[in-house]
Amino acid sequence: MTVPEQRGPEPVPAMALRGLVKRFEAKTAVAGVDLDVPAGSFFGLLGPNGAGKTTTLSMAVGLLRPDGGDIRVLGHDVWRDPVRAKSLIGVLPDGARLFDRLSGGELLAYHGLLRGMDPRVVDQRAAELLDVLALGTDNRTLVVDYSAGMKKKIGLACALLHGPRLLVLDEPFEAVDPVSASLIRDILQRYVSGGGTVIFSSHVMEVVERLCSHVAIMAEGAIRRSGTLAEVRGEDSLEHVFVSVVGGRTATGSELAWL
Ligand SMILES: Nc1ncnc2c1ncn2[C@@H]1O[C@H](COP(=O)(O)OP(=O)(O)OP(=O)(O)O)[C@@H](O)[C@H]1O
Repeated sequence: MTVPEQRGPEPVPAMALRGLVKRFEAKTAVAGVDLDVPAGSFFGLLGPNGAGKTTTLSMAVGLLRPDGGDIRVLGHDVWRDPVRAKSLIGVLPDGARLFDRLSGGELLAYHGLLRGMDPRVVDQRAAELLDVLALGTDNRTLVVDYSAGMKKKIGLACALLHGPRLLVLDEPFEAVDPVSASLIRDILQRYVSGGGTVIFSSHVMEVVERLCSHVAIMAEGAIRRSGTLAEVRGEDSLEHVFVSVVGGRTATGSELAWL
């Protein structure tokens, strides 16, 4: 007698996007995106410039209202139940607009209080984050005087402060030096091995190949491929798959002859 396979309930995805659409006048930036980000995954969202990654992630975290579609974070509708959904997410937006006339410590304190956290917990976590991210604990340097990489790191610290279940990061490694990039990778890997989920956009194939369990390739507002890294990559390199999916142009040599 064959014993029927016992299956538990399907785990709820950390993020589920269905039929997501965004238009900017005549331009359709996101043209019906369906995507599941499995809980516990390290998910890389790839795509050429203008593919719609930032627009998709901004809608997914409740920063930009979609024209159509449904977004759920761990089962909670981001636009109908925003308080609950947003309590579960940590966000590093593209070109994070920070209150940059504050020091790093003050900015974290401000974020913590906005999140309704106990001030003592905020102080303790802020000191730890500033220390681990090598942002200095003197509390004198204002964020406006930070370098681009330091701004990325304080943005990440703000995203981590309340202990979210899902981190949504728009190009977290952009403008970050190799030492800081390695530090950020370690922190994110530790976060995922502790049960968290990360989705981030990137143009850097090596980073995505090294870190991600899952990837999606986006082009012209649509998801062209998605799955585990092994499924998407197959026998090829991710870069090859990416170029063949999005279609690259090559310079034949006749262009830019004046150079
Ligand atoms: N506020 C806006 N108004 C008008 N068009 C916009 C706006 N935001 C984005 N777009 C357009 O939508 C498309 C998708 O942009 P988006 O920033 O989402 O792409 P991306 O994949 O994040 O690109 P990149 O890798 O260059 O950051 C682009 O054609 C862009 O010009």
